[in-house]
Amino acid sequence: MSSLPARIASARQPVPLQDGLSLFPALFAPRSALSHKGSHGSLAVLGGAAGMSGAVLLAARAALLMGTGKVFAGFCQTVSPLPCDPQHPELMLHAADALLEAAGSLGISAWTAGCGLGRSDMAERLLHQLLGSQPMQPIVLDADGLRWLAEPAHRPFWRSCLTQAGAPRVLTPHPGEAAALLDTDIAGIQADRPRAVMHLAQRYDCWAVLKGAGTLVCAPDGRLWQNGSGNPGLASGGTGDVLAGMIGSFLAQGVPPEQAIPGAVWLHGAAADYLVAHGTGPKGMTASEVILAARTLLNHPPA
Ligand SMILES: NC(=O)C1=CN([C@@H]2O[C@H](COP(=O)(O)OP(=O)(O)OC[C@H]3O[C@@H](n4cnc5c(N)ncnc54)[C@H](O)[C@@H]3O)[C@@H](O)[C@H]2O)[C@@H](O)CC1
Ligand SMILES: Nc1ncnc2c1ncn2[C@@H]1O[C@H](COP(=O)(O)OP(=O)(O)O)[C@@H](O)[C@H]1O
Repeated sequence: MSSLPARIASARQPVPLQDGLSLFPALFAPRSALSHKGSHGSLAVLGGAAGMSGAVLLAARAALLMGTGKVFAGFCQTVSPLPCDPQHPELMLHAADALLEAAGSLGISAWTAGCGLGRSDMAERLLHQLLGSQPMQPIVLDADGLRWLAEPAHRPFWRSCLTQAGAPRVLTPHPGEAAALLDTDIAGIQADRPRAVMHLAQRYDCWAVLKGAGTLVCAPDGRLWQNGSGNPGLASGGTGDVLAGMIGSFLAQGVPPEQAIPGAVWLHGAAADYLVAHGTGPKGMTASEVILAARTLLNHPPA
C-alpha cells in the first residue's frame, strides 16, 4: 500500500462500538404515529446472477425487516428467477434491466448493489449503468460490485464516479475484496486493518467498512469506528449480504450515514450475539436468522 495522506494518517483511535442504544439513537427512534410506507424510504437491491439469487433475497429481506417502506430487488438475469419471494411477497422482484429502466419513477432513496452480482458482461453493464448515472441517492457497494471496482481496466472510471458523487457511497469489503481494491494480499490487509480501512476511504473517497472480526468503519473524513459486537457464528455465506441490505435500509430511511453505517454494523453483530445467547449458534447460525434477531433488537434494544 502506498503512504497515507496526512489527514488520514493522523486520524484518531477508533471509537469502540459497544453500546448501540446510546451510540445510535437515530436507529432506535420511535416512529411517528402518522407515518406511512412513504415515510420510510425505498431501497433497490441489485445483484443476484443465476446461482446467487439468494444473495439479493437476503439483502432485500434484511432491508424489509429493518423497516424500509418499500424494497425492490433486481436480478442480474434476463427475467426474475421468481415471480415473488414466497417467504416475503412484500418484496418487488424484477430483472435488473427492468428495475434500472423504471428507477426514475419508483422513488428509490438508496441502492445496495453487488450481492451475488457475478462477473458476466451483463453484471459489468449493470454496474456501469448504475454508477455512471451518478444517482443522487446513497449507494452501498458489496461483494462482486467491489470485485468489478477493483478491476484495473475499470477502476479509473468507476473511481471517478465515486469521488464525484453527490451522495454517500459505501464500500463493504471483506479482507479478500479489500486486498483487491488496495492492490495487496489478505495478509497485507490483516496486518494493519485500521490503516487498510482508512486507505480505502481515502482512495475511493467513500465510507469504507472492512469486515471480519472487529469490523472497522471509516468515514470519508477519516473518522474511525471499531465494532465490539458479533461472533464467529457470522462466518457463514450470506451474512455479508444481510449487512449490505441493513446499511442500505437505514440510508434509504434517511438515517444520517454516521448513524446508519456504524449502527448497522453494530446491530448485525449484536443480532449474532443475541442468537448465541438464546441458544442458536454459533455453529449453524444462518444469515436468515441474523435478520430476524436484528429486527427483534431494533424494536427491543438491550438496555
Ligand atoms: N445465497 C447466495 O446466493 C450467496 C451468494 N454469495 C455471493 O457469492 C459471491 C462470491 O462469494 P465467494 O464466497 O465465492 O467469494 P468471496 O470473494 O466472498 O470470498 C473469496 C475468498 O476471500 C477470502 N475471505 C473472505 N472473507 C475473509 C475474511 N474475513 N478473512 C480472510 N479471508 C477472507 C476467503 O479466502 C474466501 O474464500 C458474492 O457476490 C456473494 O455476494 C455469498 O454471499 C454466499 C451466499
Ligand atoms: N469471526 C467473526 N466475528 C465477527 N464477525 C464475523 C466473523 N466472521 C465473519 N463475520 C462477519 O460476517 C459477515 C461476512 O460477510 P462476507 O464475508 O461478505 O460474507 P458473504 O459474502 O458470504 O455474505 C461480515 O459482516 C463479517 O464482519
